Amino acid sequence: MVLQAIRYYPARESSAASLEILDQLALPHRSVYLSVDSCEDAWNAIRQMKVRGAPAIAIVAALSLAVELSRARTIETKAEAGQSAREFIWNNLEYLKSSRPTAVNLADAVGKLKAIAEKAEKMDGADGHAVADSYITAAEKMLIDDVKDNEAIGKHGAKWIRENTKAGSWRGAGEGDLKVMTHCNTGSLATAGYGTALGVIRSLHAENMLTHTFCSETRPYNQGSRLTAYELVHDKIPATLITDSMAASLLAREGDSLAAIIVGADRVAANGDTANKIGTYSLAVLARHHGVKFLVAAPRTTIDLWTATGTDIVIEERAKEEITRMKGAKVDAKGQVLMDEVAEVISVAAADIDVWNPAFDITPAALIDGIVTEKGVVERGVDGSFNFASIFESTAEA
Ligand SMILES: CSC[C@H]1O[C@H](OP(=O)(O)O)[C@H](O)[C@@H]1O
Repeated sequence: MVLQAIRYYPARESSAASLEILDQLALPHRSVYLSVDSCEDAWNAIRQMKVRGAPAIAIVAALSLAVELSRARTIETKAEAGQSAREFIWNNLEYLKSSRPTAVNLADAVGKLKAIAEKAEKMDGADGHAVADSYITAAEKMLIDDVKDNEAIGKHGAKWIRENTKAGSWRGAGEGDLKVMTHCNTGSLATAGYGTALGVIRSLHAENMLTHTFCSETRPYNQGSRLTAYELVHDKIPATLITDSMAASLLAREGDSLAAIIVGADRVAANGDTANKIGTYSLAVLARHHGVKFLVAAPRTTIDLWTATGTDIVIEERAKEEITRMKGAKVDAKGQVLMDEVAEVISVAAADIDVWNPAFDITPAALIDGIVTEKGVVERGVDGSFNFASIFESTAEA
């Protein structure tokens, strides 16, 4: 069974489109799908991180509006003016964009979908249905394209690691010793499927090159221990979980056999500075110190050519309770996890302590060896920054 964070059912003759998301707050203990019937449902699910991961939140936002439009389509008898439909689409997209600020994929999707609705409105004789249909087709394509892009990212990343890392001990399929580390969750759960950094790891594993993966817990939200560990176990990829504070010791111990640290991204600035889950920057510093390659894997929709450097990226700050409290499943007297028990929230900090909880940090481009995209790997230039011209056919695509 393939893990699926997003389930979308296009409209049929007799029914409107519908959308479900796997509630990532309930994982790994319970697999519960929640239906997303409106833009408001999507906004809340994204803000509460029931769905998360830069590509996944963009796709859920886009599809939630497709669902609303599809439902409106089936109940309306009279086509509205194209302008009203376009305005409805634009207003809802702006609302959805406000759910989380750092991941650029959402803003990128909003910009592209607004342009599509505007173009449809300007077509001769376009009514509200035509504008809505253009929007729905484009939103559905985003879901399909994301999986294809991730598979390409996986292949490019695996090839680069094989050819450019000190996994020199790798001698052929199944014969080498190639270990990697990743941070946070960038897999099927963070995307439409397959994953970005975890897609590279999947690809290494599929090619029988990977001997081991280390994943960090990614405090405070534990997407590493709850989600990445879940995906690695699910896909039978050999893996070990460590706490975030163990990374330096891991690199001291495994430095020579660790081929690369591979992470995802929420926004890559034009010079290559990268916003990703808090703790990524520390790993990049460690990787440089230990001579381990540091890779960022992300689709081109995560590259924000309009943001010059990392200092211009808005970093989301989240509720203090994510640090002062923890949530988990109950265990019985024998230590067995009670899968169906409602998760318990417990306090793990002194009451009233001040808290700083940035969800992301910025890794300077100078610490990144390569950015793996669906169009290939862009390597850092001699000036310490990245030039993405080769992976964008024209500026209109950026
Ligand atoms: C391929 S997902 C990229 C990125 O999204 C995650 O953030 P969050 O879980 O807060 O939505 C994390 O930083 C991943 O690396």
